[in-house]
Amino acid sequence: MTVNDATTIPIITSPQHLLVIGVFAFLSWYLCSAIYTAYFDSLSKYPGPKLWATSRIPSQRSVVSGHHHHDMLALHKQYGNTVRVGPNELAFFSPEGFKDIYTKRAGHKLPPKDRSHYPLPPNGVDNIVTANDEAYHARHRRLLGYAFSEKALKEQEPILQGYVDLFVARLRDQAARGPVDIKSFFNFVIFDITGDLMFGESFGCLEESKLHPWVELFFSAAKAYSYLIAVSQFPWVKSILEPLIPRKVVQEGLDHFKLTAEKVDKRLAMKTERPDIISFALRNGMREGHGLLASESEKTMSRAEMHSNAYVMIAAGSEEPATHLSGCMYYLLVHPQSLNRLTHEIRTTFASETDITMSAVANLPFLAAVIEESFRIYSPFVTSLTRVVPKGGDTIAGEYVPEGTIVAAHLYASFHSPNNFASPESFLPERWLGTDARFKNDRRDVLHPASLGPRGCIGKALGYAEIRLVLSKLLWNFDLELCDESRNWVHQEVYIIWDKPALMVRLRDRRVAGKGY
Ligand code: HEM
Repeated sequence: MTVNDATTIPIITSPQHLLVIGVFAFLSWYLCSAIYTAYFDSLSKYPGPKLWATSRIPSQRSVVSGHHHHDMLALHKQYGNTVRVGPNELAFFSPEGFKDIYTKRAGHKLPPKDRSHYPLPPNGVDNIVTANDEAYHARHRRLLGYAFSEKALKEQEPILQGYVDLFVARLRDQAARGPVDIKSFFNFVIFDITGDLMFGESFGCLEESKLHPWVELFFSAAKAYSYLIAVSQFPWVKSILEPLIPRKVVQEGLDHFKLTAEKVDKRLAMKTERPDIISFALRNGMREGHGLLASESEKTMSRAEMHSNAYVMIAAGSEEPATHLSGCMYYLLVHPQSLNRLTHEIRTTFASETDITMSAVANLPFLAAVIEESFRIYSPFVTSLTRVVPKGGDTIAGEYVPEGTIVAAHLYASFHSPNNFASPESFLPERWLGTDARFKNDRRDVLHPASLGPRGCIGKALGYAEIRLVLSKLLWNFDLELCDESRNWVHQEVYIIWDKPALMVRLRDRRVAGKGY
């Protein structure tokens, strides 16, 4: 056959063959780049599954399956303390990883947050959680921080005590009627407290014994949000899929934000001295416009910034303590020895219920140990807080990591790691008492359930105070027993937050049971 032979022309130009050649070329390119990425690029020295190194699909598949926390633990056990979990992503599981990624080290820049995991709220205005600009974040942190000082917390104690007493009263009503979903009551009391501290009025969850629509929407959106973040890891897919999101879902998100903004505006219109978050944050006044005036930039927040902060803080401030309480209660109920020891500590330390104050419950050693162990075994924040290595690269956990790499310490996997804790799958509050030789090699400095450093939790002290008060007053007033249907409660999936089913318990009111106090 000659070059000019007419039969060769249709072979090359037929659409089918062009398609075959195109697909072949694409696959060859993909294969070569996958081999290069997995075996030769700058992260190839890090261990990890080769499939995860070549594409973000396996890791995001794991996220949307709800089992990412288990997968990360399995990868850590197989590959060690630093694992490559994506073409451009490393996961860390050691105390050094936490310290190097999240704290400000002399001579190092603080790695900024990975934007794809921290989308802006619907008004497009950064808040304390999403902000990456250091000065912008520092201003928000300072202004909101007043509300979380020790002094502010003392002033807020009557508000907290009022809701915890209402929580006990509501449980007392329910206890007489049969088993109770205690998880819901933990949500009611914590969301009511945060709502009050933020908006100057509670969500009324305890009053109604049901979730306010705002809170319900928050829980129902968690799964969709988890999918959205997974899709955001593939920007080209995101732009195709975004227009396909049903209008109803988009509208619900907008309504959620609108309701927050309305509640903030209602609180702003109140003339009050109450020690809530808004009073403290706006102690220097508020700007109506969003642009920064030089003279105001250090001292004030705009209305739009307040909307944005309220939107994120209700969720951040409520979900975590409420989830901790549910996990803690479950583990206590399936470990009667620990439950008895804690109950005994509470009932023998205080002479009457009025002695159960915020400062008094901070001094109970076994309660403190139970709280830490619950944070370890059932961390409310489950997965990872992603950051991006700044320009010039950096050393993390002793190894150089190139700039632009996404890095994160994984909470659940680090807290369940046999490298960090003896018997990591067992609930053993004793490990935090510092007296048991079995735990002398535990790496307690890996436990950062509320993160650390300049972006660590601003509300940690408030969260701990809520948890201590709720647990102490609950165990002071009631004997609890787990219902059979909740025996396997802890086997849950994670979609950003734990997908928690009802936690059914039987409550015996100590007053009615004649045990008196
Ligand atoms: C004790 C339970 C709590 C836990 C386990 C917890 C967990 C966390 C974690 C892991 C972060 C880091 C988030 C990130 O890096 O993206 C964080 C930040 C934050 N938390 Fe909490 N949190 C708790 C209680 C609270 C409470 C009660 C509030 C407020 C009412 C709150 C408000 C915030 C805020 C505003 C941030 C952002 C701080 C910043 O970036 O400067 N948290 N929390």
